[in-house]
Amino acid sequence: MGAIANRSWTGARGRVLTRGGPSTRGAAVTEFRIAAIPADGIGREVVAAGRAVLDALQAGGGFSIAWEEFPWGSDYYAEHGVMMPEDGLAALEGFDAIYFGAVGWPTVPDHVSLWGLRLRICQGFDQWANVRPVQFLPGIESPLRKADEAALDWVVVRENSEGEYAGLGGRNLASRGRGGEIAVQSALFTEVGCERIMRFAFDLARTRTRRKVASVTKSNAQQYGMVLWDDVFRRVAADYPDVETERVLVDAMAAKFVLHPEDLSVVVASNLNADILSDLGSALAGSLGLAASANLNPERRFPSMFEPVHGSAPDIAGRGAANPVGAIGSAAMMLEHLGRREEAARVAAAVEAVTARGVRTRDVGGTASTDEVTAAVVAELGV
Ligand SMILES: NC(=O)c1ccc[n+]([C@@H]2O[C@H](COP(=O)([O-])OP(=O)(O)OC[C@H]3O[C@@H](n4cnc5c(N)ncnc54)[C@H](O)[C@@H]3O)[C@@H](O)[C@H]2O)c1
Ligand SMILES: O=C(O)[C@H](O)[C@@H](O)C(=O)O
Ligand SMILES: [K+]
Ligand SMILES: [Mn+2]
Repeated sequence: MGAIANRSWTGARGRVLTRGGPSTRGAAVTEFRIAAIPADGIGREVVAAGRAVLDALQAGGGFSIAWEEFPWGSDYYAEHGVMMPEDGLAALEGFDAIYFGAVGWPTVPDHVSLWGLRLRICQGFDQWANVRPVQFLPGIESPLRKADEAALDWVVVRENSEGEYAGLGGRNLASRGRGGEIAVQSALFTEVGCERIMRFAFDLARTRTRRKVASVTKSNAQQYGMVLWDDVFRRVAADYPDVETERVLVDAMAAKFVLHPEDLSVVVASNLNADILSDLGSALAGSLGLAASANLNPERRFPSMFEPVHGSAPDIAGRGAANPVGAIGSAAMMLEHLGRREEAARVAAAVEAVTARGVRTRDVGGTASTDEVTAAVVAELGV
Protein backbone atom coordinates (compact mmCIF):
# COMPACT_ATOMS: atom_id res chain seq x y z
CA MET A 1 0.00 0.00 0.00
CA GLY A 2 2.92 2.31 0.41
CA ALA A 3 2.88 2.36 -3.33
CA ILE A 4 -0.65 3.76 -3.38
CA ALA A 5 0.68 6.99 -2.05
CA ASN A 6 3.97 6.98 -3.88
CA ARG A 7 2.59 6.81 -7.37
CA SER A 8 0.56 9.10 -9.47
CA TRP A 9 -2.60 7.26 -10.43
CA THR A 10 -3.38 9.74 -13.13
CA GLY A 11 -0.17 8.80 -14.90
CA ALA A 12 2.19 11.17 -16.64
CA ARG A 13 -0.67 13.54 -17.43
CA GLY A 14 -1.55 13.91 -13.77
CA ARG A 15 -2.18 17.45 -12.67
CA VAL A 16 -3.27 18.78 -9.36
CA LEU A 17 -6.75 20.23 -9.18
CA THR A 18 -7.19 22.16 -12.35
CA ARG A 19 -10.95 21.78 -12.04
CA GLY A 20 -12.20 24.48 -9.74
CA GLY A 21 -9.39 24.09 -7.29
CA PRO A 22 -9.45 24.21 -3.55
CA SER A 23 -10.50 27.32 -1.77
CA THR A 24 -7.94 28.67 0.63
CA ARG A 25 -8.72 29.86 4.08
CA GLY A 26 -6.12 31.54 6.26
CA ALA A 27 -2.42 31.02 5.87
CA ALA A 28 -1.55 28.09 3.63
CA VAL A 29 -4.53 26.02 4.75
CA THR A 30 -6.32 24.33 1.90
CA GLU A 31 -9.93 23.37 2.25
CA PHE A 32 -11.33 20.50 0.23
CA ARG A 33 -15.04 20.02 -0.26
CA ILE A 34 -15.80 16.34 -0.26
CA ALA A 35 -19.15 14.66 -0.81
CA ALA A 36 -19.61 11.46 1.22
CA ILE A 37 -22.04 8.86 -0.07
CA PRO A 38 -21.88 5.90 2.34
CA ALA A 39 -25.00 4.27 0.76
CA ASP A 40 -25.66 0.71 1.96
CA GLY A 41 -24.58 -2.02 4.37
CA ILE A 42 -20.90 -1.97 5.29
CA GLY A 43 -20.46 0.98 2.94
CA ARG A 44 -21.65 3.09 5.86
CA GLU A 45 -19.27 1.43 8.31
CA VAL A 46 -16.18 1.77 6.16
CA VAL A 47 -16.92 5.33 5.03
CA ALA A 48 -17.18 6.28 8.70
CA ALA A 49 -13.78 4.63 9.19
CA GLY A 50 -12.17 6.49 6.28
CA ARG A 51 -13.66 9.78 7.44
CA ALA A 52 -12.30 9.24 10.95
CA VAL A 53 -8.80 8.76 9.50
CA LEU A 54 -9.03 11.85 7.29
CA ASP A 55 -10.48 13.92 10.14
CA ALA A 56 -7.59 12.90 12.38
CA LEU A 57 -5.18 13.88 9.65
CA GLN A 58 -6.72 17.29 9.01
CA ALA A 59 -6.57 18.03 12.73
CA GLY A 60 -2.79 17.90 12.23
CA GLY A 61 -3.00 20.98 10.00
CA GLY A 62 -2.04 21.66 6.41
CA PHE A 63 -5.48 21.11 4.96
CA SER A 64 -9.06 20.81 6.04
CA ILE A 65 -12.05 18.97 4.72
CA ALA A 66 -15.58 20.31 4.51
CA TRP A 67 -17.71 17.17 4.33
CA GLU A 68 -21.22 16.98 3.06
CA GLU A 69 -22.98 13.68 3.42
CA PHE A 70 -25.69 12.52 1.03
CA PRO A 71 -28.19 9.94 2.31
CA TRP A 72 -28.64 8.22 -1.05
CA GLY A 73 -28.93 4.45 -1.40
CA SER A 74 -31.44 1.69 -0.82
CA ASP A 75 -33.19 3.29 2.19
CA TYR A 76 -33.57 6.48 0.18
CA TYR A 77 -35.09 4.36 -2.58
CA ALA A 78 -37.69 2.92 -0.18
CA GLU A 79 -38.77 6.44 0.66
CA HIS A 80 -38.45 8.21 -2.68
CA GLY A 81 -38.56 5.50 -5.35
CA VAL A 82 -35.15 6.58 -6.69
CA MET A 83 -31.59 5.88 -5.53
CA MET A 84 -30.63 9.55 -5.79
CA PRO A 85 -32.59 12.65 -6.75
CA GLU A 86 -33.00 13.69 -10.36
CA ASP A 87 -30.66 16.67 -9.82
CA GLY A 88 -28.17 14.63 -7.79
CA LEU A 89 -25.31 15.01 -10.25
CA ALA A 90 -25.74 18.78 -10.23
CA ALA A 91 -25.53 18.69 -6.42
CA LEU A 92 -22.22 16.79 -6.62
CA GLU A 93 -20.63 18.74 -9.43
CA GLY A 94 -19.05 21.48 -7.31
CA PHE A 95 -17.19 19.08 -4.99
CA ASP A 96 -13.47 18.40 -5.18
CA ALA A 97 -14.06 14.65 -4.82
CA ILE A 98 -16.63 12.06 -3.87
CA TYR A 99 -16.00 9.44 -1.19
CA PHE A 100 -18.25 6.45 -1.75
CA GLY A 101 -19.08 3.33 0.30
CA ALA A 102 -21.02 0.62 -1.50
CA VAL A 103 -24.45 0.30 -2.99
CA GLY A 104 -26.87 -2.62 -2.96
CA TRP A 105 -29.27 -4.17 -0.50
CA PRO A 106 -31.66 -7.13 -0.71
CA THR A 107 -34.69 -4.79 -0.69
CA VAL A 108 -33.84 -3.35 -4.12
CA PRO A 109 -32.96 -5.34 -7.26
CA ASP A 110 -29.17 -5.08 -7.71
CA HIS A 111 -29.41 -3.75 -11.26
CA VAL A 112 -31.70 -0.95 -10.06
CA SER A 113 -29.42 0.08 -7.20
CA LEU A 114 -26.19 -0.17 -9.20
CA TRP A 115 -27.49 1.73 -12.22
CA GLY A 116 -29.33 4.22 -10.02
CA LEU A 117 -26.31 5.35 -8.05
CA ARG A 118 -22.77 4.12 -8.74
CA LEU A 119 -23.07 3.81 -12.51
CA ARG A 120 -25.07 7.02 -12.74
CA ILE A 121 -22.21 8.89 -11.06
CA CYS A 122 -19.34 7.09 -12.83
CA GLN A 123 -20.91 7.47 -16.27
CA GLY A 124 -22.51 10.87 -15.63
CA PHE A 125 -19.16 12.34 -14.56
CA ASP A 126 -17.20 10.50 -17.23
CA GLN A 127 -15.03 8.77 -14.63
CA TRP A 128 -13.70 6.57 -17.38
CA ALA A 129 -10.63 5.22 -15.62
CA ASN A 130 -11.17 2.93 -12.66
CA VAL A 131 -7.83 2.26 -10.99
CA ARG A 132 -7.67 -0.79 -8.72
CA PRO A 133 -4.29 -1.62 -7.18
CA VAL A 134 -3.58 -5.14 -5.94
CA GLN A 135 -0.95 -5.07 -3.26
CA PHE A 136 0.57 -7.04 -0.51
CA LEU A 137 0.23 -5.78 3.07
CA PRO A 138 2.61 -6.76 5.85
CA GLY A 139 1.08 -9.21 8.31
CA ILE A 140 -1.60 -10.35 5.88
CA GLU A 141 -1.41 -13.85 4.48
CA SER A 142 -2.10 -14.32 0.80
CA PRO A 143 -3.75 -17.58 -0.28
CA LEU A 144 -0.97 -17.70 -2.85
CA ARG A 145 1.91 -19.75 -1.56
CA LYS A 146 4.49 -17.84 -3.53
CA ALA A 147 3.17 -14.32 -3.10
CA ASP A 148 5.27 -11.71 -1.42
CA GLU A 149 5.60 -7.97 -1.74
CA ALA A 150 7.40 -8.19 -5.05
CA ALA A 151 5.05 -10.74 -6.61
CA LEU A 152 1.78 -9.14 -5.63
CA ASP A 153 2.03 -5.60 -6.87
CA TRP A 154 -0.02 -4.69 -9.87
CA VAL A 155 -2.83 -2.37 -10.91
CA VAL A 156 -6.00 -3.30 -12.71
CA VAL A 157 -7.03 -0.42 -14.95
CA ARG A 158 -10.71 -0.84 -15.65
CA GLU A 159 -12.46 0.80 -18.58
CA ASN A 160 -15.28 2.45 -16.65
CA SER A 161 -17.55 4.08 -19.21
CA GLU A 162 -18.68 1.58 -21.84
CA GLY A 163 -17.97 -2.04 -22.83
CA GLU A 164 -20.29 -4.55 -21.24
CA TYR A 165 -21.71 -1.78 -19.01
CA ALA A 166 -23.09 0.28 -21.88
CA GLY A 167 -26.61 -0.64 -20.85
CA LEU A 168 -27.58 -1.51 -24.41
CA GLY A 169 -30.23 -4.12 -24.97
CA GLY A 170 -33.67 -5.07 -23.85
CA ARG A 171 -36.07 -7.79 -22.82
CA ASN A 172 -38.95 -8.94 -24.89
CA LEU A 173 -41.52 -10.54 -22.66
CA ALA A 174 -44.27 -10.96 -25.15
CA SER A 175 -43.01 -11.83 -28.59
CA ARG A 176 -42.50 -15.56 -28.15
CA GLY A 177 -45.19 -16.28 -25.65
CA ARG A 178 -45.00 -17.77 -22.19
CA GLY A 179 -41.64 -19.36 -21.42
CA GLY A 180 -40.08 -17.94 -24.57
CA GLU A 181 -38.80 -14.65 -23.27
CA ILE A 182 -35.66 -13.28 -24.88
CA ALA A 183 -33.12 -10.70 -23.72
CA VAL A 184 -30.25 -8.97 -25.49
CA GLN A 185 -27.32 -7.43 -23.63
CA SER A 186 -24.87 -5.75 -25.96
CA ALA A 187 -21.42 -4.39 -25.33
CA LEU A 188 -20.25 -1.10 -26.81
CA PHE A 189 -16.61 -0.57 -27.74
CA THR A 190 -15.55 2.72 -29.25
CA GLU A 191 -12.13 3.54 -30.60
CA VAL A 192 -12.05 6.67 -28.44
CA GLY A 193 -13.04 4.73 -25.32
CA CYS A 194 -10.45 2.00 -25.91
CA GLU A 195 -7.71 4.43 -26.79
CA ARG A 196 -8.06 6.69 -23.78
CA ILE A 197 -8.01 3.84 -21.25
CA MET A 198 -5.04 2.22 -22.97
CA ARG A 199 -3.04 5.45 -23.05
CA PHE A 200 -3.89 5.89 -19.39
CA ALA A 201 -2.56 2.38 -18.68
CA PHE A 202 0.66 3.03 -20.62
CA ASP A 203 1.22 6.37 -18.89
CA LEU A 204 0.71 4.64 -15.55
CA ALA A 205 3.15 1.88 -16.50
CA ARG A 206 5.81 4.52 -17.15
CA THR A 207 5.56 5.58 -13.49
CA ARG A 208 6.25 2.03 -12.26
CA THR A 209 9.44 0.05 -11.80
CA ARG A 210 8.17 -2.64 -14.15
CA ARG A 211 7.13 -0.90 -17.33
CA LYS A 212 4.66 -3.38 -18.67
CA VAL A 213 1.03 -3.35 -19.77
CA ALA A 214 -0.96 -6.54 -20.22
CA SER A 215 -4.15 -6.19 -22.22
CA VAL A 216 -7.00 -8.53 -21.30
CA THR A 217 -9.06 -9.63 -24.26
CA LYS A 218 -11.56 -12.20 -25.45
CA SER A 219 -11.20 -11.59 -29.15
CA ASN A 220 -11.24 -15.27 -30.00
CA ALA A 221 -14.93 -15.40 -29.13
CA GLN A 222 -16.03 -11.77 -29.36
CA GLN A 223 -15.09 -10.95 -32.89
CA TYR A 224 -16.24 -7.32 -33.09
CA GLY A 225 -15.75 -5.38 -29.88
CA MET A 226 -12.74 -7.25 -28.59
CA VAL A 227 -11.00 -7.28 -31.97
CA LEU A 228 -11.34 -3.48 -32.03
CA TRP A 229 -9.92 -3.49 -28.48
CA ASP A 230 -6.91 -5.53 -29.70
CA ASP A 231 -6.36 -3.32 -32.75
CA VAL A 232 -6.34 -0.16 -30.65
CA PHE A 233 -3.99 -1.77 -28.12
CA ARG A 234 -1.51 -2.60 -30.85
CA ARG A 235 -1.67 0.92 -32.27
CA VAL A 236 -1.31 2.65 -28.88
CA ALA A 237 1.53 0.31 -27.86
CA ALA A 238 3.54 1.52 -30.86
CA ASP A 239 3.69 4.97 -29.21
CA TYR A 240 5.27 3.47 -26.08
CA PRO A 241 8.29 1.47 -27.33
CA ASP A 242 9.81 1.65 -23.83
CA VAL A 243 6.87 -0.27 -22.33
CA GLU A 244 6.68 -4.05 -22.57
CA THR A 245 3.33 -5.43 -23.70
CA GLU A 246 1.37 -8.64 -23.59
CA ARG A 247 -2.08 -9.66 -24.81
CA VAL A 248 -3.81 -12.33 -22.74
CA LEU A 249 -7.25 -13.91 -23.08
CA VAL A 250 -9.32 -13.26 -19.99
CA ASP A 251 -9.62 -16.90 -18.93
CA ALA A 252 -5.86 -17.34 -19.20
CA MET A 253 -5.37 -14.08 -17.28
CA ALA A 254 -7.43 -15.49 -14.41
CA ALA A 255 -4.99 -18.38 -14.26
CA LYS A 256 -2.01 -16.07 -14.59
CA PHE A 257 -3.14 -13.99 -11.61
CA VAL A 258 -2.74 -17.14 -9.52
CA LEU A 259 0.24 -18.81 -11.17
CA HIS A 260 2.45 -15.90 -12.25
CA PRO A 261 1.51 -12.81 -10.29
CA GLU A 262 5.13 -11.65 -10.45
CA ASP A 263 4.81 -11.18 -14.20
CA LEU A 264 2.16 -8.44 -13.96
CA SER A 265 2.43 -4.69 -13.55
CA VAL A 266 -0.44 -2.80 -15.22
CA VAL A 267 -3.40 -4.86 -16.42
CA VAL A 268 -5.86 -3.03 -18.68
CA ALA A 269 -9.26 -4.61 -19.23
CA SER A 270 -12.80 -3.87 -20.28
CA ASN A 271 -15.45 -2.96 -17.73
CA LEU A 272 -16.73 -6.45 -16.91
CA ASN A 273 -13.47 -8.33 -17.35
CA ALA A 274 -11.74 -5.89 -14.99
CA ASP A 275 -14.60 -6.07 -12.49
CA ILE A 276 -14.17 -9.82 -12.23
CA LEU A 277 -10.38 -9.80 -12.26
CA SER A 278 -10.14 -7.09 -9.61
CA ASP A 279 -12.14 -9.19 -7.13
CA LEU A 280 -9.82 -12.11 -7.87
CA GLY A 281 -6.83 -9.84 -7.32
CA SER A 282 -8.21 -8.58 -4.01
CA ALA A 283 -8.83 -12.12 -2.85
CA LEU A 284 -5.24 -13.04 -3.73
CA ALA A 285 -4.03 -10.13 -1.65
CA GLY A 286 -5.96 -11.67 1.24
CA SER A 287 -9.49 -10.23 1.21
CA LEU A 288 -11.96 -8.16 -0.73
CA GLY A 289 -11.94 -5.84 2.26
CA LEU A 290 -8.36 -4.69 1.51
CA ALA A 291 -8.80 -3.36 -2.00
CA ALA A 292 -8.95 0.35 -2.79
CA SER A 293 -10.09 2.05 -5.95
CA ALA A 294 -10.42 5.36 -7.75
CA ASN A 295 -13.02 6.21 -10.41
CA LEU A 296 -11.17 8.97 -12.21
CA ASN A 297 -12.20 11.65 -14.62
CA PRO A 298 -8.58 12.25 -15.64
CA GLU A 299 -9.38 15.55 -17.38
CA ARG A 300 -10.76 16.83 -14.04
CA ARG A 301 -13.81 18.29 -15.69
CA PHE A 302 -15.89 16.48 -13.07
CA PRO A 303 -15.19 15.24 -9.54
CA SER A 304 -13.61 11.80 -9.29
CA MET A 305 -14.98 9.18 -6.91
CA PHE A 306 -13.03 7.00 -4.47
CA GLU A 307 -14.46 3.77 -3.03
CA PRO A 308 -13.36 0.38 -1.78
CA VAL A 309 -13.66 -2.33 -4.43
CA HIS A 310 -16.06 -4.41 -2.33
CA GLY A 311 -19.84 -4.17 -2.08
CA SER A 312 -22.27 -3.70 0.80
CA ALA A 313 -21.68 -7.21 2.23
CA PRO A 314 -25.17 -7.84 3.69
CA ASP A 315 -23.81 -11.05 5.25
CA ILE A 316 -21.65 -9.11 7.74
CA ALA A 317 -23.30 -5.68 7.81
CA GLY A 318 -24.12 -4.12 11.17
CA ARG A 319 -21.70 -6.29 13.16
CA GLY A 320 -18.65 -4.07 13.24
CA ALA A 321 -16.79 -6.77 11.31
CA ALA A 322 -16.09 -4.93 8.05
CA ASN A 323 -12.45 -4.52 7.14
CA PRO A 324 -11.93 -0.75 6.72
CA VAL A 325 -8.53 -1.04 4.99
CA GLY A 326 -9.92 -0.84 1.43
CA ALA A 327 -11.92 2.27 2.31
CA ILE A 328 -8.97 3.86 4.11
CA GLY A 329 -6.72 3.06 1.14
CA SER A 330 -9.30 4.71 -1.12
CA ALA A 331 -9.15 7.78 1.12
CA ALA A 332 -5.36 7.77 0.60
CA MET A 333 -5.87 7.64 -3.17
CA MET A 334 -8.27 10.58 -2.83
CA LEU A 335 -5.64 12.59 -0.93
CA GLU A 336 -3.11 11.81 -3.63
CA HIS A 337 -5.57 12.95 -6.28
CA LEU A 338 -6.09 16.19 -4.34
CA GLY A 339 -2.37 16.85 -4.39
CA ARG A 340 -1.70 15.80 -0.77
CA ARG A 341 0.89 13.15 -1.48
CA GLU A 342 2.72 13.44 1.77
CA GLU A 343 -0.44 12.88 3.82
CA ALA A 344 -1.51 10.03 1.52
CA ALA A 345 1.83 8.34 2.17
CA ARG A 346 1.35 8.78 5.91
CA VAL A 347 -2.06 7.09 5.78
CA ALA A 348 -0.65 4.21 3.75
CA ALA A 349 2.27 3.79 6.15
CA ALA A 350 -0.08 3.86 9.15
CA VAL A 351 -2.22 1.09 7.66
CA GLU A 352 0.87 -1.02 6.97
CA ALA A 353 2.11 -0.55 10.52
CA VAL A 354 -1.26 -1.61 11.90
CA THR A 355 -1.63 -4.76 9.78
CA ALA A 356 2.00 -5.67 10.50
CA ARG A 357 1.26 -5.49 14.22
CA GLY A 358 -1.56 -7.98 13.78
CA VAL A 359 -4.46 -5.60 14.31
CA ARG A 360 -6.75 -7.21 11.76
CA THR A 361 -10.42 -7.90 11.16
CA ARG A 362 -11.80 -11.43 10.89
CA ASP A 363 -11.70 -11.69 7.10
CA VAL A 364 -7.90 -11.57 7.33
CA GLY A 365 -7.55 -13.87 10.30
CA GLY A 366 -7.77 -11.37 13.15
CA THR A 367 -10.24 -10.56 15.88
CA ALA A 368 -10.36 -6.76 15.76
CA SER A 369 -13.51 -4.80 14.92
CA THR A 370 -13.82 -2.13 12.24
CA ASP A 371 -13.53 0.55 14.93
CA GLU A 372 -10.48 -1.04 16.53
CA VAL A 373 -8.58 -1.16 13.25
CA THR A 374 -9.63 2.42 12.50
CA ALA A 375 -8.58 3.64 15.95
CA ALA A 376 -5.23 1.88 15.55
CA VAL A 377 -4.65 3.64 12.21
CA VAL A 378 -5.59 7.00 13.76
CA ALA A 379 -3.26 6.37 16.72
CA GLU A 380 -0.48 5.39 14.34
CA LEU A 381 -0.84 8.72 12.53
CA GLY A 382 0.14 10.33 15.81
CA VAL A 383 -1.77 13.57 15.24
N1 LIG B 1 -19.15 -0.62 -5.99
C1 LIG B 1 -20.19 -1.06 -5.29
O1 LIG B 1 -20.91 -0.29 -4.68
C2 LIG B 1 -20.47 -2.53 -5.25
C3 LIG B 1 -19.44 -3.46 -5.49
C4 LIG B 1 -19.71 -4.82 -5.42
C5 LIG B 1 -21.00 -5.25 -5.08
N2 LIG B 1 -21.97 -4.31 -4.86
C6 LIG B 1 -23.31 -4.73 -4.34
O2 LIG B 1 -23.12 -5.19 -2.99
C7 LIG B 1 -24.09 -6.18 -2.69
C8 LIG B 1 -23.40 -7.43 -2.15
O3 LIG B 1 -22.63 -8.00 -3.21
P1 LIG B 1 -21.64 -9.23 -3.04
O4 LIG B 1 -22.02 -9.99 -1.81
O5 LIG B 1 -21.57 -9.92 -4.33
O6 LIG B 1 -20.18 -8.57 -2.86
P2 LIG B 1 -19.49 -7.98 -1.54
O7 LIG B 1 -18.21 -7.36 -1.99
O8 LIG B 1 -20.43 -7.07 -0.83
O9 LIG B 1 -19.19 -9.23 -0.60
C9 LIG B 1 -18.55 -10.42 -1.07
C10 LIG B 1 -17.95 -11.17 0.14
O10 LIG B 1 -16.81 -10.45 0.62
C11 LIG B 1 -16.95 -10.09 1.98
N3 LIG B 1 -16.48 -8.71 2.15
C12 LIG B 1 -16.65 -7.67 1.29
N4 LIG B 1 -16.13 -6.56 1.79
C13 LIG B 1 -15.61 -6.86 3.00
C14 LIG B 1 -14.94 -6.11 4.00
N5 LIG B 1 -14.69 -4.79 3.88
N6 LIG B 1 -14.56 -6.75 5.14
C15 LIG B 1 -14.79 -8.05 5.28
N7 LIG B 1 -15.41 -8.83 4.37
C16 LIG B 1 -15.83 -8.23 3.23
C17 LIG B 1 -18.46 -10.17 2.26
O11 LIG B 1 -18.72 -10.42 3.61
C18 LIG B 1 -18.91 -11.28 1.32
O12 LIG B 1 -18.74 -12.54 1.94
C19 LIG B 1 -24.89 -6.39 -3.98
O13 LIG B 1 -26.05 -5.60 -3.86
C20 LIG B 1 -23.98 -5.85 -5.07
O14 LIG B 1 -24.68 -5.39 -6.20
C21 LIG B 1 -21.72 -2.98 -4.92
O1 LIG C 1 -19.63 -1.70 -11.05
C1 LIG C 1 -19.73 -2.86 -10.70
O2 LIG C 1 -19.47 -3.79 -11.43
C2 LIG C 1 -20.17 -3.19 -9.32
O3 LIG C 1 -20.62 -2.11 -8.63
C3 LIG C 1 -19.14 -3.70 -8.50
O4 LIG C 1 -19.00 -5.04 -8.69
C4 LIG C 1 -17.85 -2.92 -8.53
O5 LIG C 1 -16.82 -3.53 -8.68
O6 LIG C 1 -17.86 -1.67 -8.41
K1 LIG D 1 -17.69 -0.01 -3.27
MN1 LIG E 1 -16.93 -5.58 -8.56
